[in-house]
Amino acid sequence: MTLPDLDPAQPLCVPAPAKINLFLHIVGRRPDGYHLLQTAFRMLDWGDEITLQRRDDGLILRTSDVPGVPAESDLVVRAARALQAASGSRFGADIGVLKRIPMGGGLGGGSSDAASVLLALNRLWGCGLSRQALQDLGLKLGADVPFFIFGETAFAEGVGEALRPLAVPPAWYVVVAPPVSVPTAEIFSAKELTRDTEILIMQGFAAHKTRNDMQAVVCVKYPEVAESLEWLSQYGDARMSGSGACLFAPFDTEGQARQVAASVPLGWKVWVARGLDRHPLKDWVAD
Ligand SMILES: C[C@](O)(CO)[C@H](O)COP(=O)(O)OP(=O)(O)OC[C@H]1O[C@@H](n2ccc(N)nc2=O)[C@H](O)[C@@H]1O
Ligand SMILES: Nc1ncnc2c1ncn2[C@@H]1O[C@H](COP(=O)(O)OP(=O)(O)OP(=O)(O)O)[C@@H](O)[C@H]1O
Repeated sequence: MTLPDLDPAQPLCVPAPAKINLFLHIVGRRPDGYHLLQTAFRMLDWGDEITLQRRDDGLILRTSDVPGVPAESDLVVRAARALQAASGSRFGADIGVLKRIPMGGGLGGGSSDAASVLLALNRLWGCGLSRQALQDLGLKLGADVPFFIFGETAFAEGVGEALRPLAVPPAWYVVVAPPVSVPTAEIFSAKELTRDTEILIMQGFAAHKTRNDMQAVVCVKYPEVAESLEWLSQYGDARMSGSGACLFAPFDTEGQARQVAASVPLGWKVWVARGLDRHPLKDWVAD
């Protein structure tokens, strides 16, 4: 597929979709303490937006304010610097981030922002890194980054970097954010977390026999999550995404999903989104 050239003089606006983990099993632990997972990642047609403008002076600047995230630790800035170092590019970029995905929500916002920056700058700077090279670079920034660069619904193993395409039926999702943020590291380090779920065979696994192994731990530590889960479970098969705090439930039609979302209790954020089979920037990089 040939893509039209980008005009480097113009700002480029790209999406950074949210993800949900349809299930998440913890099956072991690496010697460095990182957990071995089996999970199914699915993107949503809703998320953040990143604006990029190429610079000729090599500087990487964040042009928008992200409350609680200083520019130097923002994954968009770190992703751009990592690509600069790996490719030797002399270019820089102004990077704006429109955050919609709640932080510490288990929806992979920071990882998706980083992946979109890698995919877009690889093209805007003409670096020519392959998909696998970008995935390897992304893994150093966060465990969920390789999935977004892989760019389609995936069965993932390892720490989330060993990815295979997974076919899942179309669905609309209600996503609820309780008024709390859950730090991923705190849940992975919890004593009560089980780390010995039996390994699944990807072919023909039964979705109803899966779960999110972090959900019970998060529900005890954060009663707001338990309360939101109980509320959403009245209407569908509700589950937590990633390390929380967000919950989701699938529905066949947009109408059903919107009806549920309309009755969400005051103070909780809610979104309706469709499962997205391909990342909008998937074709921006060659395999
Ligand atoms: C929960 C998931 O979102 C599932 O998709 C991911 O596994 C977490 O991905 P993430 O937020 O990108 O996490 P990272 O920023 O890479 O790691 C945050 C912290 O969680 C712990 N961590 C993370 C991933 C993993 N497989 N095992 C871990 O023990 C590590 O202490 C790490 O310092
Ligand atoms: N661009 C960014 N967007 C969001 N968070 C960022 C960004 N850059 C750095 N961070 C930091 O990363 C942390 C995790 O953010 P993120 O939204 O990816 O987590 P999460 O939703 O819990 O994801 P996960 O599904 O990986 O658990 C934030 O609390 C924040 O401190």
